[in-house]
Amino acid sequence: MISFVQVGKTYPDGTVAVAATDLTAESGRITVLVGPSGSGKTTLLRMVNRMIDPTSGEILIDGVDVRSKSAPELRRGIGYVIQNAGLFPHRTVLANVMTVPRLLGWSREKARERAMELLTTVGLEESHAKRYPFQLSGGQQQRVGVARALAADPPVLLMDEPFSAVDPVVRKDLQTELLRLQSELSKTILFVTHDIDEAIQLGDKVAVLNTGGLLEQFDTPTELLAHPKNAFVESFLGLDRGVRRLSFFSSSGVPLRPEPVVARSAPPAEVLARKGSQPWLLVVDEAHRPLGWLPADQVPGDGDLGSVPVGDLTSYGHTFDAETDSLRAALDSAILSPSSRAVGVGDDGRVIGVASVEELVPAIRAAQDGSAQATIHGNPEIGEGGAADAGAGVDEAGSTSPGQFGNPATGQVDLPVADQADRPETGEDSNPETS
Ligand SMILES: Nc1ncnc2c1ncn2[C@@H]1O[C@H](COP(=O)(O)OP(=O)(O)OP(=O)(O)O)[C@@H](O)[C@H]1O
Repeated sequence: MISFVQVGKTYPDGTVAVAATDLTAESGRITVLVGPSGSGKTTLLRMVNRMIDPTSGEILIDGVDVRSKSAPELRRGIGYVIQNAGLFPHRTVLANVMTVPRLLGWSREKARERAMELLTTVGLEESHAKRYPFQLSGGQQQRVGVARALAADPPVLLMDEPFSAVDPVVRKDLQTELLRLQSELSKTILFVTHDIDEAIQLGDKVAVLNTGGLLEQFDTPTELLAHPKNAFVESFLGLDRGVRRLSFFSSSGVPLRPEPVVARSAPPAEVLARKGSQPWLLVVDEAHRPLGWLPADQVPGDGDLGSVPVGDLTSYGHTFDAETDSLRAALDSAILSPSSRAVGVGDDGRVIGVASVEELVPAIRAAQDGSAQATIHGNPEIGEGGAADAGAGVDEAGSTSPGQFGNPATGQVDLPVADQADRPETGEDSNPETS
């Protein structure tokens, strides 16, 4: 658990970046700091690993003041990922990931083995190991950055806008990948972004900050979307918060009707019977996969759907997985369909049934009025004494857990080049690692 207690930072030029922030990031959870530019997010993050020292208050990791340890010792338990990955340009991917374990005195074999394992974990191929950073895409570099931060298995990860420099599609992939990794690793992650969508997607809890590190609201994404505390938070969340909140609710409660679903090869009598009771028929193939919609008035008089070219059927937009997708996906499926009906499928792609926009309304209401439980997207609500308390502890952060930048052999720290360049010009060099 990372606790900020009345933490303040006034830079030497008098800028009050953070006035007096109180905040607790639960162990084993992702806590996102989000807010407009200049709200003190990066300053707060860097005070955790003592790249910046607070001018007032204290920061505790599992109850221990970060200032009670030397910066190198502290950083043994803290991984750090920044925008543009901050990789050593002149070292291969493998060497980049091996850097910290090697600094910590691991044998070459052990460090190599760990690095190769991590590259696979973050979704890279073995062949990437020999490349240099410039031979990778931005998204791949970012994955290497995550692998490097995880190399020494620190219990705490600080991530400062790690995915901002990549395009939206890659960004989405990296976000999904981070959630997958986190479900396996349960790190205590403090994640900075200025993007509220990213905050909502990733955060178990989200801290919305205003100028001076002022904490406007600290809540789960669903609470934030349902009950913004003030006009600042509401405007920061944007106009579609109601719809976005549906992302956290399962579509499994959506009633799916099989009646409008008919096989292209179905007996004409059956087709004609369905036509009588449904304004739209969803035509499926032999494997029960959707082909397209057909308005009832365009069903051939003899009921032979085989005579209707598949190309003449109206597109169904997209389907939703009735077991794993969200209510938002179901609603989107209905909205995008010319028939205003969502097509629900199983994990094998077979159509289970369809639901009109109107038929989705009760499930949407239940989500909005609180009678349905938010269950999906890796963001279960954090309850008191719940799973959040089961995360990494002091022992995990102890001396056997090697860190990202420290070199216990020398007491010196070998910061990645980009991390040093990324330093504020503030006279923060009183920190031991830069003196
Ligand atoms: N080295 C510094 N010297 C003086 N002021 C600084 C320094 N670093 C940051 N600041 C100021 O402190 C405030 C908070 O900066 P910080 O970088 O923490 O904000 P942020 O929320 O991370 O912003 P962004 O989203 O733009 O990265 C800003 O007003 C910034 O100009």
